Amino acid sequence: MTHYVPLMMNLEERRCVIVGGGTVAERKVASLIEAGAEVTLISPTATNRLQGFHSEGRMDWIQRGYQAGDLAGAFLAYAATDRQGINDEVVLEAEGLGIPVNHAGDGSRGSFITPSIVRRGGLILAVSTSGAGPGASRALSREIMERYGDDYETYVDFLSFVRTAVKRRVQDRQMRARLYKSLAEMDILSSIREGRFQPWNEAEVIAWMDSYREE
Ligand SMILES: C[C@@]1(CC(=O)O)c2cc3[nH]c(cc4nc(cc5[nH]c(cc(n2)[C@H]1CCC(=O)O)[C@@](C)(CC(=O)O)[C@@H]5CCC(=O)O)C(CC(=O)O)=C4CCC(=O)O)c(CCC(=O)O)c3CC(=O)O
Ligand SMILES: NC(=O)C1=CN([C@@H]2O[C@H](COP(=O)(O)OP(=O)(O)OC[C@H]3O[C@@H](n4cnc5c(N)ncnc54)[C@H](O)[C@@H]3O)[C@@H](O)[C@H]2O)C=CC1
Repeated sequence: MTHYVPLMMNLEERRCVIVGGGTVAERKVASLIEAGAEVTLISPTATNRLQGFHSEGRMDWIQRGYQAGDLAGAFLAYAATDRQGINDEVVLEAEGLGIPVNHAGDGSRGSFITPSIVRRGGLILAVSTSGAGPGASRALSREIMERYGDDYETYVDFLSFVRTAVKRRVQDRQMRARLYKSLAEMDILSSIREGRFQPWNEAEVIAWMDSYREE
């Protein structure tokens, strides 16, 4: 089995080309639009939802079959037609251009695959079976959804707020390390769950940092 390396990609304003306009393409496009990517769909037909994205000006649609050269300028590509020969051609072009590519009809032919995702604000839990059983990935992520609720979003926001303040105000590396260690050990999740958590303001973060300076 392929040993995949998970990556978290920032696709904001990056050109992503999706070939094929069925339900599989629709799922990939929806998550790319949500991420702020510049999406180009290449397909003679498109699902109602994809047509909606196009008419709302949220993606470009080249309404015809794939032609060699369609990936010029792409940062990322998806081959998601129901014709595996076409998907293979898209992969070949992408690889020639050094563009990462997903093959929806046979994951092992592309250079990346898509995991099933649970998002809680900045927290992302991704499940993949390395292509072995996408339906099982979906089922597992539904289990994870039950276990990890919205309290994690509040928690991740808190971590981001406090760490940003530390990075801005504390230059000493040892002091930073002590603060981060203490932050990781703080049981903020329990207080969020019990409804006791009050988000800190800037003054409270500074007071917390100062309490470490005095020790
Ligand atoms: C390799 C991969 C490539 C890629 O698409 O990136 C791939 C490939 C294939 N999927 C197939 C079938 C199904 N795919 C789903 C669903 C999802 N598939 C997704 C990812 C992936 N699918 C990548 C590997 C992920 C991993 O590592 O586990 C998810 C997680 C993410 C997403 O697509 O966004 C999304 C769930 C999203 C959610 O959480 O809701 C369902 C279930 C359903 O639709 O309900 C079925 C039917 C049940 C079944 O087959 O298990 C087929 C067979 C086609 C055929 O035989 O005709 C292939 C082709 C092949 O086997 O390579
Ligand atoms: N990765 C995944 O999660 C899954 C992948 N699959 C695979 O993905 C393929 C696509 O699935 P669906 O979206 O359900 O199929 P679909 O039949 O709904 O859509 C296929 C799309 O490809 C377009 N197309 C056909 N020839 C084309 C060409 N030459 N150039 C550009 N576009 C072209 C069609 O116009 C249509 O919009 C399936 O054949 C299957 O192998 C299926 C289920 C899940």
